[in-house]
Amino acid sequence: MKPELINQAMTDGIALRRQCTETLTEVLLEAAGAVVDCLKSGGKILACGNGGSAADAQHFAAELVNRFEINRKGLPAVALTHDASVITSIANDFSFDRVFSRQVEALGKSGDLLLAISTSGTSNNITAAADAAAAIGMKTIALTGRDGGDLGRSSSVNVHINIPHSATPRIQEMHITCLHILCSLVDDHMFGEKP
Ligand SMILES: O=C(CO)[C@@H](O)[C@H](O)[C@H](O)[C@H](O)COP(=O)(O)O
Ligand SMILES: [Zn+2]
Repeated sequence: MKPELINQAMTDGIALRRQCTETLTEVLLEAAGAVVDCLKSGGKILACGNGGSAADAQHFAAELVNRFEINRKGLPAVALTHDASVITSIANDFSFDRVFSRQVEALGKSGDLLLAISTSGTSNNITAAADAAAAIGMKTIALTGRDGGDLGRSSSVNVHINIPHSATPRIQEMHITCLHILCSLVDDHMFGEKP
């Protein structure tokens, strides 16, 4: 085993976190504003991603539906990643590219918000979900890595949070940090002490 791999993961992560501390403030505020606007007007959040990003979509939905750091009412959010029957039937009957877009069409309504997570920005099922959301009047927040890929360039995306790094695990680590920051901003704005 190579102990230098530990040091490399830690130091790369620290450097990326420092870089993002300098660059992501405005876009995180914009994303939190979009979540608050959606929830305050009676909308819900739909979230999707593949692999580790599927876990991130579920993690974010759980924090909204149940709680983050304070006790407050449950907020409406659904991860589109966990129903094996729905996912396998769509993939089997149509294609894997439609596993999320089909659910957006079925569950989404105008005023809802899609959280679309892809470290490469090139996963077809994620770009298709954003396109399906736009077609029914939903906004999309995209969390990407690398150069943002097709998802980052998509006109269906309203707020684009990009982590400009080439390593998927480092990107994912910043994605979950961004999602925790979004929870914190939303909870504080909607349920924090008012002056
Ligand atoms: O968690 C990891 C790697 O850290 C993997 O499971 C990773 O999420 C999968 O390869 C995904 O399919 C990658 O998709 P994407 O982020 O490029 O959209
Ligand atoms: Zn991972």
